[in-house]
Amino acid sequence: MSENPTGVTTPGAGGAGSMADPAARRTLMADVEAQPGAGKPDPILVVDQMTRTFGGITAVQVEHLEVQRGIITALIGPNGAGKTTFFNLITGFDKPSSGRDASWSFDGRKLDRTSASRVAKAGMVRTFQLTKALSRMTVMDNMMLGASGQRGENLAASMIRPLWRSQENQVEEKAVELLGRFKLHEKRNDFAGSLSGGQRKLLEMARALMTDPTMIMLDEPMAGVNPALTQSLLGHVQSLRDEGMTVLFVEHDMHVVRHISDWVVVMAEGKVVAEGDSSTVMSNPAVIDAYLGAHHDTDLGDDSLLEADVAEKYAAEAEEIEAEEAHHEGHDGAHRGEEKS
Ligand SMILES: Nc1ncnc2c1ncn2[C@@H]1O[C@H](COP(=O)(O)OP(=O)(O)OP(=O)(O)O)[C@@H](O)[C@H]1O
Repeated sequence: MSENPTGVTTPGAGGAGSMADPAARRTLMADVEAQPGAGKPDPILVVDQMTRTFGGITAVQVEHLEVQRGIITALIGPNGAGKTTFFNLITGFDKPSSGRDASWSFDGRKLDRTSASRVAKAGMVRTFQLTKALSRMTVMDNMMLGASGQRGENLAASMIRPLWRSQENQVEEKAVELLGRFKLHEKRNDFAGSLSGGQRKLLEMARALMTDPTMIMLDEPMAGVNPALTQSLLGHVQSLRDEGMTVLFVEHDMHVVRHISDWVVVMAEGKVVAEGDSSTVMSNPAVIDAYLGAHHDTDLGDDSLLEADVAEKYAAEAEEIEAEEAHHEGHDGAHRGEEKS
């Protein structure tokens, strides 16, 4: 484990496990077959025979899936494909249906029949949308809640006030650091419900990082976010990967998927129907069928299919994002230099 300049501890951050270099990521995935269930060089999550039915509906029926450590994997698929149910199952928020032997492991540890809090402690966390109750709490209280489970784990330590106090202080320090990182520090005493859509997404991400996860799972991180904050959110997701974290995210916006994914897994009718890099997957007839069969107006992010004026708009946006990233990289580099000196 190592600590980055913002104080977020991530395994392998900046070290051998870091996948900050695009060429290293391409090399890592170069020999992985673009096939459903393909084996990966170093899978952090391995899922077998995961089935979930609701009445007569088979929501999830995943035979085998491996998620590669240290990269950004997108989980895509038409509405009702089973993506959220799959997230719920692997994070312990739902249980697979009986009848078949589901098994899954995270970082080499078996997770079957494990509670959601144990999964989080094992290092796999997911973001949660701000519910009404969380909206009525302050931003800071939401952050402190994100750390729950860390405190009081050791009964003896929790009874010794100085130890408990010191842990409380550490948790608060971490919350302050993360709020700074996600530019939410000035909002710390505001009700979470008063935040904009994009700021809520940043808070969800910051809250998930309170437990120092190894892998973060984001359910539609860009939904309802304005274009300016989308760029910032995309940058944050990429930074997490660059610091050594594994990211798995569900997203409907195919331009976002193309922009940040190192690998894409496609679900349709509960099954994994395709895997590969984004270009391979989006030109796969099974993927086009899955989307077009479900809703004909889906934009698969293939810019060659766009009208000229729309393509120009996206090209301009991409340039803006690149310029913004270059600006941030320069700024961050200077900032880190200041901190080191
Ligand atoms: N609690 C539930 N009770 C009954 N059916 C459910 C339940 N949860 C999910 N389903 C059904 O399971 C299927 C998969 O739903 P799920 O929400 O996992 O899909 P999804 O890919 O996440 O869709 P979306 O992209 O629209 O969020 C759908 O047919 C849905 O109606």
